[in-house]
Amino acid sequence: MRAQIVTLPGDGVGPEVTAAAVAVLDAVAAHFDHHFHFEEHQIGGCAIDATGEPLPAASLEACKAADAVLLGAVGGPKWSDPNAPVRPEQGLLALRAALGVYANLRPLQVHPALASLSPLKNEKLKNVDVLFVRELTGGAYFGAKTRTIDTATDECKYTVAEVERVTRRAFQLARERRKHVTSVDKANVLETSRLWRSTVTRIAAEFPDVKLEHQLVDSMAMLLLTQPGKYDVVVTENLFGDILTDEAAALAGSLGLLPSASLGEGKGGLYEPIHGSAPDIAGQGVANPVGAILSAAMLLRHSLGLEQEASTVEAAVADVVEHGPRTRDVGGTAGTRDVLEAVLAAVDEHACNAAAFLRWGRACG
Ligand SMILES: NC(=O)C1=CN([C@@H]2O[C@H](COP(=O)(O)OP(=O)(O)OC[C@H]3O[C@@H](n4cnc5c(N)ncnc54)[C@H](O)[C@@H]3O)[C@@H](O)[C@H]2O)C=CC1
Ligand SMILES: CC(C)CC(=O)C(=O)O
Ligand SMILES: [Mg+2]
Repeated sequence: MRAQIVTLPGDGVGPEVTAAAVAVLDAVAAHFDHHFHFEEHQIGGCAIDATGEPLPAASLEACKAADAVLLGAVGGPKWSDPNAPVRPEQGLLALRAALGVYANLRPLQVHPALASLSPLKNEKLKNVDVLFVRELTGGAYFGAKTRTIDTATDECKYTVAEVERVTRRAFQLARERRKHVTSVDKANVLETSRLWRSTVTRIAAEFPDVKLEHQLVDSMAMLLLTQPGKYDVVVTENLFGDILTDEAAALAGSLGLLPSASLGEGKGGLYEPIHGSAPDIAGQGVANPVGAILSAAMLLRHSLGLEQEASTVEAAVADVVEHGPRTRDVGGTAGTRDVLEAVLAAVDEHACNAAAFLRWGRACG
């Protein structure tokens, strides 16, 4: 297969982890006889420095034309002055809106080898397998903003149509899993959450085989840490999903481990680790590349339809998480490059088996 992939390494550790993910995609292409063409563009702080804009037109046009977009992270102290007229994060929000990627899939699994890093005991971590579906293009991040000398506002707005489409996506995904959706809101206080809850309840009737429960976000923050094994698909609005998934990453052992896929109606998608630019470790070659590499696996699955290739990358990452080398955030001493090399070696091993299986399948018609 031929695919055009735009990379947006961005700021901080973004370029370090994106380079690792691209190397893994290159290895997959070589093993499975695909042709991935990569085109790198700017976004975030580096784009502001180069062009004055956090999402230059050339970057956006390339992303719109691509089969998929792989992003690192944006932002950092250099661009974080609260009075700055333009900020790196605006570029990422504008990109998500322009691509129409309203459903942000953030899977959480806890590898047994990292269980000791989790704040929970082994017993509670058993069978943790949660798919967060975070609404990504609405809510407070996109509402009107005002600021005077002593007052600021961020409008939080949701339309029924916005809630309907992300809810349907969550229920469709739940059908392929354990058929259980937990919708998280703050319907005891917020009008947007009351609209959210009534819309989710109505759409749930289209999926009688899937169980729905509602949970308020404050108690959900607690339950996630006390009973994580209880959840299957968790659907929630933009801000709540952002916060809950960073919390969820602590269960896995590090923010550096979790990937994401942001999807709209088309095949194209935006793929990024859930972490930020990690300015405290940027430039040291110690960032954990696993979240970015697993995001590349999600790209193979969701935008290119390459399930076997995606599973190969996931199996390779699981091997390395289990046996090492590991970066500092997950208790090791290795660098980004060491982890990448180990993943590439594991991809070689798994891909040989998978490619042989595919050839055998084709030969057998
Ligand atoms: N999608 C994006 O581009 C996002 C960007 N940001 C931006 O990133 C900047 C820093 O934000 P923070 O709140 O510090 O969040 P962060 O996610 O960048 O870092 C939080 C903590 O996790 C660690 N960490 C993150 N990724 C890691 C990795 N791959 N390997 C090892 N450790 C890792 C960091 O070292 C830090 O201690 C801000 O400018 C923020 O706006 C934050 C979240 C998402
Ligand atoms: C706009 C982003 C910086 C928000 C965020 O933290 C995320 O999407 O994970
Ligand atoms: Mg976040």
